[in-house]
Amino acid sequence: MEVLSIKHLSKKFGKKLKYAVNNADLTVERGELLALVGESGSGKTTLLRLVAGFEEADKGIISINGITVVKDNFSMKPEKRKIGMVFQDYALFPHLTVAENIEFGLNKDCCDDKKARVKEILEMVGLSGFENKYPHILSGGQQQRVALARALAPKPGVILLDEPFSNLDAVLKDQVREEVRNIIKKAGATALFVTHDMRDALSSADRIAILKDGKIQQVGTPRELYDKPVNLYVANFFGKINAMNAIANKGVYQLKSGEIKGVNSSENGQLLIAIRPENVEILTHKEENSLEAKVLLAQYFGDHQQVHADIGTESHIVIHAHEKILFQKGDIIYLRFNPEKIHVLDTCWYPGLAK
Ligand SMILES: Nc1ncnc2c1ncn2[C@@H]1O[C@H](COP(=O)(O)OP(=O)(O)OP(=O)(O)O)[C@@H](O)[C@H]1O
Repeated sequence: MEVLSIKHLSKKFGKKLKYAVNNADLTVERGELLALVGESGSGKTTLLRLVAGFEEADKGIISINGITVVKDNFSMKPEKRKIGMVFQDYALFPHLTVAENIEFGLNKDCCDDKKARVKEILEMVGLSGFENKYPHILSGGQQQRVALARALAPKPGVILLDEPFSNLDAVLKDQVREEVRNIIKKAGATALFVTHDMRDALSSADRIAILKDGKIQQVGTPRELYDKPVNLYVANFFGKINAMNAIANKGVYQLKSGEIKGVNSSENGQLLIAIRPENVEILTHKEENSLEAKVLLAQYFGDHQQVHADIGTESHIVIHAHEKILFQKGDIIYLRFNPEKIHVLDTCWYPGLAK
């Protein structure tokens, strides 16, 4: 069942020509953790702020737990929306203890016994015994958990997290991502979080919505977005991908330099196809369904080699190879593309290739 529903939501700032959020449709299901990702300026924060009620929409409908909070000229006040908010810098009150920070937002609507609720939520976030401590003596990860506890304590319909992991160093980040996800799941909360880091989204979210120029490009599970991106913007956001113009005929792709087999596809004609580096195999001898290539650059990274090879297409192919042989510039190799992993992309975001 959907907890957050966004329909045809648009927002333009002042006299700007471009929309910050452009006709966005999105739903977040009960208990789901959905990440909003996209390059800088793509509209993630604006979308989150529209849901929170910190910005007014030009158009569209937002409902939370079946209650319309934005429609036409109506915009419910942020404090009435039953939303929990975790800010990027946590925004804890420095002069209040951990318990007082959490108790601050509680009222009779959520819990008769505020003290009991604080105790319960501190247990949930693993901070029992920290009641009387002040925020400045806590680590970044602990402050994050207090902020999360404060947001969850009033049992909000949905919690919104703005770049929740950006203030943490790399080592702590891996641990905190896992903790935050577990706490939200344990609380049975529904959450929407903004991040510019694809690792945050891939590792923590149940589903991801990716934005460009205020428009939602694709919504899906981390796997779907990584394996089946609809266009090159989505594909590139989640790592390197090789894109090539091809003429397709019943699952065979004709490239400039030869042909490769895909799975039998219904899409024929001029297409943009793409494959991730780990789905291209390097062979040292010509075999069926392989293309000759020349190594342009080979870099050793311990767990894999990154090989750039020329197969006569518009751009070179990048391969992540795990073979024991170390390749060198000038080597002649043969590439086999995993047919299952070749995708057809929408061409709209790749002006350099097929139109
Ligand atoms: N208060 C504002 N006034 C004018 N323009 C704004 C305002 N807030 C955002 N914008 C514009 O709206 C667009 C979307 O910005 P937004 O901050 O939502 O993007 P973002 O994806 O969150 O970016 P970042 O990752 O850099 O925070 C940008 O063009 C930005 O300049």
